[in-house]
Amino acid sequence: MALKNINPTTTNAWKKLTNHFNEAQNLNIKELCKDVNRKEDFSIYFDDLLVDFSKNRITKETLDLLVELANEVDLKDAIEKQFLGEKINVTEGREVLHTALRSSSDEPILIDGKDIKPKIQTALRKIRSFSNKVISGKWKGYTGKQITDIVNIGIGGSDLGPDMVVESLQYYKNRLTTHFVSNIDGDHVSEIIKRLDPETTLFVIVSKTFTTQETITNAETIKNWFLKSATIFDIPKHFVAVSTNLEAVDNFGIDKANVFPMWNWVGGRFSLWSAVGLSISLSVGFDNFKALLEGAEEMDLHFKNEDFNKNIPVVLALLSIWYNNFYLAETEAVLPYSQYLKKLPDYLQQAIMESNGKGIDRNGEKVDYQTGTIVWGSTGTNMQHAFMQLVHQGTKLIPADFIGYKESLYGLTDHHKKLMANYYAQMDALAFGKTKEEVHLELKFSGNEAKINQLLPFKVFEGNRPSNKILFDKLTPKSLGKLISLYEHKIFTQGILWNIYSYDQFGVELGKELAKKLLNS
Ligand SMILES: O=P(O)(O)OC[C@H]1O[C@](O)(CO)[C@@H](O)[C@@H]1O
Repeated sequence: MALKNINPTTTNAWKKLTNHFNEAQNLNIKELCKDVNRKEDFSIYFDDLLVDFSKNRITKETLDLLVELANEVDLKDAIEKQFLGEKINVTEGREVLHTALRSSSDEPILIDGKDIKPKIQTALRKIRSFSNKVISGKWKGYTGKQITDIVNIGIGGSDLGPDMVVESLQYYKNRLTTHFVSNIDGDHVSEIIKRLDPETTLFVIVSKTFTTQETITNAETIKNWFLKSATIFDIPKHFVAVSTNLEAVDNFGIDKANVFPMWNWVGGRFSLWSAVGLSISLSVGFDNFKALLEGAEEMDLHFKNEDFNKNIPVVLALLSIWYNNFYLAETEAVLPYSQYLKKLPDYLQQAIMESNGKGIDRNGEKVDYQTGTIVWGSTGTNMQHAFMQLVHQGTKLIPADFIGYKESLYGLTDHHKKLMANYYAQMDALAFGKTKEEVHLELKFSGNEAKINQLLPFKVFEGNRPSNKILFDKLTPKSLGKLISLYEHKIFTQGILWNIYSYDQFGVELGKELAKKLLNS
């Protein structure tokens, strides 16, 4: 059964939200936060994670109406269909089953009458055994030396996810050095090659289609470089592939035993949980890779089973819709207070914008409301010294997710105290601002009385700028899995509510075609 096809703007809830917005747009976060129960009422605790969304321009009525909207478009039914493996990626005629990759239940998931779980388990065993061999040094290069370097060759979903996770889990890394080559820009691959020894490097070519221009060009360049010192008989010791296109992999010269599976029921940008994550397992070990999957599964179960008003991905999706569709905010920022997460915004840009950057609804009609948000961000505190001026005092409304960790990994408590003081201070500054009266007093007592009239307007902070606090105990493989899964389900929820198809990406094709034509002309 297909997904329901409901234009959200025709629902009763949308009409109520529109009326409610007329009053609610004057809501003031500072006033709202005077309610001593607000924090508790607008917080969700889930194991090692707290999501506090009290600093938003919402009341209980807003949340109720947003939940009503989710119910009216039958989000529950869509969630069930996704987890059951119905072909909800209608435009590509595919299931959307990245959740199956991390499912530990024995419940079968059938595609065309066949359970896919055994295939997933076999792939995981292969990832484990291969990672163990390479990490332990049992796997040898063509001159008998151990592998020291891993190069992931891929782009988009075949690069951003593994690259972001390896960067984020640096603390858990083993002796191997991991590199990522993605850009067709030859300077990228050249810079990486410069650092490599062909005798001790393992190349992981990741491409679902194995036709992507960037990946195949980079892989060919690397193979030619490798063959300057080795022979084609040495390729099996140094090249492995992750793909659905076994024929193309074979044509490239990769040994059948060195091919890891990919499946059409997993979208590229949701594939880091599959063998696409091989470089993750190689970099941090299979146990940590498994823990990442476990964290993601915990969030899957929360998303699947929790009531919408206490459901973290659903609530964050609804808040984003509130700002995107009613306040007409165009962008949202993702601001992790951890240098480890510096690649998260890049990763989320593909996940969110390739999924929900759609202007045609599930009827094939042009939508007459806003869909996918523009996502951007960087790490705190660096970004405080870069773009936060605009977020605090600029003319645009930019809802922001502040991601933080109670504990640091190296235990430098002095640093962490300062980091977290900034984390909380930014959210308070955005929400509560600084009034004319406060600025006035400040200037008076700082000996700048003469300049009060001149400086006052520039020093006022309007405040009333929304943020979500997403706070984990500690950055671990498991908590990272939870965080990524959280955003995946937020994407799904928004796609359902906007009545669009989130799992195709036809918008990237035209540019590819034109580039090919130009090359051949
Ligand atoms: O894994 P492949 O087939 O090389 O594709 C790479 C990327 O290209 C896209 O198809 C389009 O950019 C992405 O969705 C995908 O992640």
